[in-house]
Amino acid sequence: MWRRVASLSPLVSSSKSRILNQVGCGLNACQVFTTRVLNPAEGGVSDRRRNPFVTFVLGGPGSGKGTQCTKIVETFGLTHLSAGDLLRKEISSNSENGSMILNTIKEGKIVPSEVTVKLIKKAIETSENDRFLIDGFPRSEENRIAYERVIGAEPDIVLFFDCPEQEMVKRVLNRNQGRIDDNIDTVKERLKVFAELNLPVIKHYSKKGKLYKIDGTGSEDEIFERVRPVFAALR
Ligand SMILES: Nc1ncnc2c1ncn2[C@@H]1O[C@H](COP(=O)(O)OP(=O)(O)OP(=O)(O)O)[C@@H](O)[C@H]1O
Ligand SMILES: Nc1ccn([C@H]2C[C@H](O)[C@@H](COP(=O)(O)O)O2)c(=O)n1
Ligand SMILES: [Mg+2]
Repeated sequence: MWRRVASLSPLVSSSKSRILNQVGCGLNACQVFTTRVLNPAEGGVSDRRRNPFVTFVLGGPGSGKGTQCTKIVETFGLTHLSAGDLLRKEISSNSENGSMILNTIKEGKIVPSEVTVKLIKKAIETSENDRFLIDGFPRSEENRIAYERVIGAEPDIVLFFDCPEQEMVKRVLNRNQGRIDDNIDTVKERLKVFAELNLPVIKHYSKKGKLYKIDGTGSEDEIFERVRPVFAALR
């Protein structure tokens, strides 16, 4: 059973990034919707474990996905699964795909979906939680289709942090966490990949009425105040 939360629709930001203007993404028509999992009358814990509540968290490099996920976890208790972190763990654990993943990340490209979806599936299955933030995934239509095929479900909602390119570049170059892809050449490539491959995914979920577009400018706390009502309404 699905419930519509109509009061949230004004929260969708009306600002447009340069990239979105370029591709003519009609994101302002975003609809906000629903949850099926947080109403105890609608299913027991085991039902929820089999059919978890999934939020995809999207946005360009440095748009603040990881930062906002940390705040959502602290306030609302979802489990944060960062696709990038899962891939970086594969590199450091010397897995058979480690060197391929390392080279792909260095080049600012996208790792084959088969690899990433397998890591996400395992992380979901081994978690005690039934509500997830999947950060930085899907990065392409190929990622999206592979996830939906393997997991057998669509996400419940999708957050998109909309941030100007100049601000994203500034944040990435100041990040200082020793990431191999935090350099100007890789960032330029990641921005290109974002526009070419990730924006179609965002557009797809916008058309399906699943997208919350969040203005990703301002302080971390200001941005979180735009995110908070999305999850508060699902409680
Ligand atoms: N609102 C903000 N204002 C200024 N700096 C910010 C803001 N939000 C995050 N940052 C900083 O910008 C950098 C990038 O943020 P974050 O890692 O959350 O982005 P991301 O979207 O996860 O990027 P990536 O896709 O590269 O993983 C970090 O150093 C973070 O501390
Ligand atoms: N779905 C994904 C997510 C990430 N990657 C690779 C390529 C990214 O540039 C890199 C870092 O990800 P981030 O931490 O910025 O989310 O990881 C990918 O190939 N596919
Ligand atoms: Mg991140």
